Amino acid sequence: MDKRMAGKGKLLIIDDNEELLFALQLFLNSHFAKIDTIKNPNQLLSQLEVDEYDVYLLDMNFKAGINSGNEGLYWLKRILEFDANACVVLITAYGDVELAVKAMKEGAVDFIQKSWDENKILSTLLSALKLRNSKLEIKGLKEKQKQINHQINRNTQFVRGTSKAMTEVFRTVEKVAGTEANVLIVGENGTGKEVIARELHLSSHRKDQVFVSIDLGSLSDNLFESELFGSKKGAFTDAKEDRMGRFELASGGTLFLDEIGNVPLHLQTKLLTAIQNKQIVPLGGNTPIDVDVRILAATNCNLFEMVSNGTFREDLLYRLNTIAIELPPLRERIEDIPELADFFLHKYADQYQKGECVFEKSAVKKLSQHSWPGNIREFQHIIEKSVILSDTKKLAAVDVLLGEELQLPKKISDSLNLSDNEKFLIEKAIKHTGGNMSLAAKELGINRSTLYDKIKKYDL
Ligand SMILES: Nc1ncnc2c1ncn2[C@@H]1O[C@H](COP(=O)(O)OP(=O)(O)OP(=O)(O)O)[C@@H](O)[C@H]1O
Repeated sequence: MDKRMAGKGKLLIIDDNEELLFALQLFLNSHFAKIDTIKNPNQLLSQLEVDEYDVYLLDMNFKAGINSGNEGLYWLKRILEFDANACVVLITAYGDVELAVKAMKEGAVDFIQKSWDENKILSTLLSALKLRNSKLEIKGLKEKQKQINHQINRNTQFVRGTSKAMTEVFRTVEKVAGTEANVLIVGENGTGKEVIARELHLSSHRKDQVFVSIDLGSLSDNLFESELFGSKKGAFTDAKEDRMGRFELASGGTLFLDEIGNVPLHLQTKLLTAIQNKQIVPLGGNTPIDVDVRILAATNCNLFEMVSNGTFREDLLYRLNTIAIELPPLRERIEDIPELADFFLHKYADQYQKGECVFEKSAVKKLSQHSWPGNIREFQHIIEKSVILSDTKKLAAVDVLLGEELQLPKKISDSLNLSDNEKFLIEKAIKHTGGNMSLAAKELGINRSTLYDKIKKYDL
């Protein structure tokens, strides 16, 4: 007997044979925490209202001489309606295998034929209890996964934007999210391809399942297969145990293949086979495993060009881009910059406990004029840096330090114009102090409010 299980489960026996009920209860008593018995199955539903059981032992035939089993099947159904994870073991007439098979198809976990031996009934009921515990564990894990997913999803806020290009993107997202179509998202680095992939997932029927992302560009040939398809113990030197790959992990949910354009040709074939067959074979294994994943892929490469020069498989491209979504670079959607600036300003002001901060018009103008080669990722970093370094709640252009501005100007202006020189020195002091206005004012020999007046005057 499994000692771990002993005394833990609750058993309900439903049989109209009183003698049998008594004998079973006596014999099984030490193996279950609680055993209840019911003679009349009509009491079953009211009994379920007052207590909860792990295992049920249910007679198929309640009137002597009637062997149709219909009554047993009826009560089996009622129990499973009440608790889909219930483990019901049936007592069938001797030799009635056909009925037993039918009952198992309807959800019973096992059956015992009348005139059993004691060891057989005990081992059957303990196996049912083990199964019940596994079912409850899976139920708990699923619930946990759902909670974790909700938690992750709550933290993924983003800006939709009102630019024409982004409005078009979200129109497509809304149309395709609910379908099972594979989607290819293209755009420069940092344009938000993963953000859109997550949004597609969250708007889909798979939203309570996992979103698994993998950067294919960073995988060596060796790692590619084991990361994607998993590996069996002993498949290679370090494979000390079976390991699940991303396809299997994502099963039921969404798999996001990032940097798809960086996958070498020979590995593209393996990827295509997995996507096409909806099956993977772990490294070192030989049994295919079914996987149910929705594929979203992203790249900054022109895959059509790659197909024409023979570096990307055409059949894989057509598998991936049932729907294509193109994300514009930030410089082509400057209408969205004020909203993005506000979003990140609040985010980082909150994170660094800077209180309620706002951008002055000059700052937004400066942000809108930059070309943002690193797109939203770069934009976000610049705002984070500005929030950290500034010591004002009203950030002006001068508080927004673009990458190149952090270096000191190389030569002093040759101009003798007083204003030009004053502007130059103020800029120099600000850069020199890394944007710390109090320090800059001190270095310039003026007070902070004078410095701010001058910043305004020169539109810095
Ligand atoms: N619309 C948006 N609103 C808010 N933040 C965004 C938005 N789009 C992108 N970001 C942020 O910008 C950063 C880059 O986004 P993301 O990783 O999705 O870009 P990507 O195009 O997938 O980049 P890469 O090509 O380098 O993989 C992330 O930190 C993301 O949170």
